[in-house]
Formats: sequence, structure tokens, C-alpha cells
Amino acid sequence: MPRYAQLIIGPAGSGKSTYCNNLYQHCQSVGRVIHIVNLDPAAEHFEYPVALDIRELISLDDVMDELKLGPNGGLVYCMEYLEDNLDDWLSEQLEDYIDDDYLVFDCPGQIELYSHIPVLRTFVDHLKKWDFAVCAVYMLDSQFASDVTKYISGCMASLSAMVQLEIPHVNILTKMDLLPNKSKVDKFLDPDARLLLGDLNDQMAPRFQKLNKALAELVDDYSMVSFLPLDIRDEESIQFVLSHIDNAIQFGEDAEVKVKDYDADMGDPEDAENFDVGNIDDD
Ligand SMILES: Nc1nc2c(ncn2[C@@H]2O[C@H](COP(=O)(O)OP(=O)(O)OP(=O)(O)O)[C@@H](O)[C@H]2O)c(=O)[nH]1
Ligand SMILES: [Mg+2]
Repeated sequence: MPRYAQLIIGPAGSGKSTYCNNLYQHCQSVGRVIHIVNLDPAAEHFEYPVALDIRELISLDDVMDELKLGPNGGLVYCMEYLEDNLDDWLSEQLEDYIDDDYLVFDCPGQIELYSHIPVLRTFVDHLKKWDFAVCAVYMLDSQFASDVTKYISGCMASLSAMVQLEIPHVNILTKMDLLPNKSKVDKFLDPDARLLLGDLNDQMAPRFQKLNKALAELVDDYSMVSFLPLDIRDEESIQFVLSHIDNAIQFGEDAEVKVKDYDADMGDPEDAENFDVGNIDDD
């Protein structure tokens, strides 16, 4: 049986840690067990219980003090140090988590980590090697959906993470509670390239039309660029997002097989598909 993981990524302040906390609360209320791992060496305050913490390996304050680095250079140093210690430190820490365990990795927000620095790719490759089914969960602040030009830049950043990591990828539009008119973002959830192009051309000078067309086509070609809205005040919204991610890493499906394997009294195995196995980890 694999272990499962969500890798929570996205720009600074997009709501990654808040999502982790709300997901934790939600799972507690439905009796499901998840473990949240802090991968941000600069983080100081946590609303969720931290199951495992990169700061036990290295902390940003120490690096900045000892190596006289600034906050961003220091963070890159910390993440590269983690990369060098995956096989020793991290694999040992993860030994406590066994088949079917579900981990959520709360990552730092430096966009460099998702564009060109290979640390997260190496990290994900190690998780896969250790038999984790991993999904990247890319958080984008819903203010990006207030304007088509911002939206395109958000899509490009998400796409670059997607092609870099090459794992199942779910995009989330966060902070929906802050939007006065939610229906205005509908067109950005599952974007239509022609509408995007029209909006871009309306807003930008005519000389950008060719570039706009190329960008809209890129979003269209990667038809996986779509977003799920997340309103953390709404349990159903959290459950909706969680179900999509579970589906992407086949969490429910493997749990279903486990029911079939374990319960000899269930009768016809075909009937097992009718059982609700959503809370298989309850105890
Ligand atoms: N209203 C509202 N505020 C939110 C939501 N999500 C996050 N915030 C706020 O946005 C700010 C940043 O949220 P974080 O969860 O720390 O964002 P982050 O992506 O973890 O940030 P970094 O780790 O610094 O990259 C905090 O003040 C949160 O309270 C949301 O869904 N609704
Ligand atoms: Mg955070």
C-alpha cells in the first residue's frame, strides 16, 4: 500500500498554511487522520499540530546568522540543505509513517522554488521512490482572478510548477470569502481560451495581440489549467477540494481495495464498490 501526500505550493501569502490548518480541522471533524509537515524553515507560528518540522534539521535564523545570508538566499540555502539530507534525515523521519498514512507538506512561498530551483523536483522524486502517491496543490489568491492579466501570470506560474514537478496537479483559488461577487470568477475556474484572448486584447495595447494569442493557446493546450474555488468558512468547499485531490492520488480507490481484501464477510466482492469507504482511516 502506498503512503499519500499533498505538496502545498504557491506564491507567498496565497493561503497555504491556512489551508493546511483548515484541512486539518476538517479532517478532525470527519474522523480522518492526516499529518501536517512544515517544510518552511522561516515559519514561526502554527495553527495546526506540526507532525514533522524542517526546522529540526535547519532553521532560517541560524543560516542568516552564521552564513550572513539574506532571507531569500538563506531560504534557498535551507532548501538545498534539505535536498542534500533527503536520504538521511527525511527518510528516517518518514519511517514513522506507514502504509495508507496521509501527509500534507506545507511549503515556503518563494516562487523560485517552483520555477527553476530543482529542490522540489528532487523532493518529489524521493517521495515517489519511497512509494508515496503525491499531488501538487497549487494555491493562488483569488485576487488573481480579478483581472485577466494577473490571472494569466498566475496560470503561467502554476504551469511552470506543473511541468517542473510532473505529478498530479490541482490548482486552488483561495480566499473566496474575500470576493464580493463570486460569480465574477466563474469564467476563470475553467477558462475558455477565446474569452481570455478577447479580454486580454481589450485590456492591452494592439502590439500585444500576437503574444496574447500565444498565451491563450498555451493555457488552452494545457487544458489542465483550471481552478477549484476554496472558501475556508465552508466545510463543503473544503471537502470538495479534498475529494478532488484524493481522486488525483487515488486515495479512495486504494482504500476500497483494502476493504475488499480485509473483510471476508462482505460477500460478493463486486458489492464492495457500494460501500462508503471515505472514512476508512477512522478509529
Ligand atoms: N480571509 C481570508 N484570509 C486568508 C485565507 N487564507 C489565508 N488568509 C490570510 O492570508 C495571509 C497569508 O496566509 P498564509 O496561510 O500564511 O499564507 P501562506 O501561503 O502560508 O504564506 P507563506 O507561507 O508566507 O508563503 C494570512 O493573514 C491569512 O490569515 C482565506 O481563505 N480567507
Ligand atoms: Mg505558510
